[in-house]
Amino acid sequence: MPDLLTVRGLTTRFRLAEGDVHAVNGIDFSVAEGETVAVVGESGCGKSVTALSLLRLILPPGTIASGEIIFEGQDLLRLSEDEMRRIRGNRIAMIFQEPMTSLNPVFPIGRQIAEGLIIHRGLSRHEALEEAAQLLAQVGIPSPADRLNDYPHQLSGGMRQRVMIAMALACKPRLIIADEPTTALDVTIQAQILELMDRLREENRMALMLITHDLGVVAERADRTLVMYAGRIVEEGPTHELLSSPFHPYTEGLLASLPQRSEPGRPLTTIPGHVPSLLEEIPGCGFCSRCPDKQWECGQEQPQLKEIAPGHRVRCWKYR
Ligand SMILES: Nc1ncnc2c1ncn2[C@@H]1O[C@H](COP(=O)(O)OP(=O)(O)OP(=O)(O)O)[C@@H](O)[C@H]1O
Repeated sequence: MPDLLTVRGLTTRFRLAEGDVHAVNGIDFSVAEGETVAVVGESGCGKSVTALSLLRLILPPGTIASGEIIFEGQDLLRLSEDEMRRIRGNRIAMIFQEPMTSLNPVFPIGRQIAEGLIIHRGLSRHEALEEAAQLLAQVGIPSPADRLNDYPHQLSGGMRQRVMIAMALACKPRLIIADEPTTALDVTIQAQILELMDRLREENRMALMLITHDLGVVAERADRTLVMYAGRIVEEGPTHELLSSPFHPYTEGLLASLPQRSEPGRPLTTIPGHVPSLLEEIPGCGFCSRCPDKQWECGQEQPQLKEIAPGHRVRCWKYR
């Protein structure tokens, strides 16, 4: 499949009084048409900043310092704000973790779904509301025509997340970026929502970027997984391979700390140490202070991402 999105050297910083936060440090990756890619890593590793950068939604004091974001053949970083508005919600849609922060509490959900259809697809109000009801049916909301007048607070968390998915689907985007879409939901509902997103992705031939801290259940659904650490991609590969034979010591640590992988009755393993401060540029590998396989070079120089199996790349001095 051809690439839908190609990101090169994306670098995003936040200028704070105490210094620059190097949130995303020159990342390269691509998403093919119709593909599901998971972006995984601990809190603060730069997943959300990456997602927001793709849509140019980074607010001051944040700036995209450099890079290219080629989507459907054009560099999004070179578009005007008007052109970018036509891409957001239309060609690329985003689903956030907590729907209550993205849904407007004072408007009925039908009106909120209809809005994108009116703006981007030029439908009349009546047509847009009819289509909104169809979208609610597609995401499995019962009696959809009656639900159009409901306000967000009248729905359960799982139903609100379905509304967010309906909104994201409204303009038939080519790419959906879902930032921790199921983290706020309980396990059964989480599985239903993931199943639903997968089915809709296939039916609508969209690509999906699934941002998650969960290298287990959520990432398992992706064709490929990118592992981020301290603002860099440290490993990337086909998901089944990355989960069965991880190369980077950080990925190994993440896998060992999954509850479903640890032995029953044994305490859960955690990765010792802390994520480094992103206020200074780290000369060597950002994981080196926590790494069980640390070598001399690790603290001196940044290793490059190196392909060591087809489509499986790792940034680690172990594989020089
Ligand atoms: N508005 C901001 N101002 C300053 N620093 C920020 C801002 N937003 C993010 N950062 C910093 O950028 C880094 C990456 O944050 P990001 O939110 O992308 O992490 P994440 O991997 O998505 O974590 P989480 O899973 O907790 O959302 C963090 O160090 C964070 O403190």
